[in-house]
Amino acid sequence: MAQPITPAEITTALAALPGWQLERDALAKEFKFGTFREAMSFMIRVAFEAEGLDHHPDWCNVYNRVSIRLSTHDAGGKVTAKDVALAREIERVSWVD
Ligand SMILES: C[C@H](O)[C@H](O)[C@H]1CNC2=NC(N)=NC(=O)C2=N1
Repeated sequence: MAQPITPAEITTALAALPGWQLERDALAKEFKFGTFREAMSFMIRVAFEAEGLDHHPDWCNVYNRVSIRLSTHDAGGKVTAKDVALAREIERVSWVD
């Protein structure tokens, strides 16, 4: 089972993840796109990455905004390396087409 990472490890990871914050025991970021279509396109890309990693976001979409929280349910809702890995993949697919 994945183990929580330390506060220092979270700080180091966040330094390389622009716009992400530690918020109530989760890595969190709100993405804002120009349109609903762009937000949906992003969510589909993230969904495929999440399936590939077998690690899934808690998220919410309102029109052109996508709010994401990443924590590991199997680790008591704490942040693990899996959340950091997913955040990196989300950044990688966060382009607008
Ligand atoms: C069985 C399956 O691997 C687990 O339930 C995975 C799926 N996706 C998950 N996603 C998240 N965010 N946390 C988990 O603990 C988790 N566990």
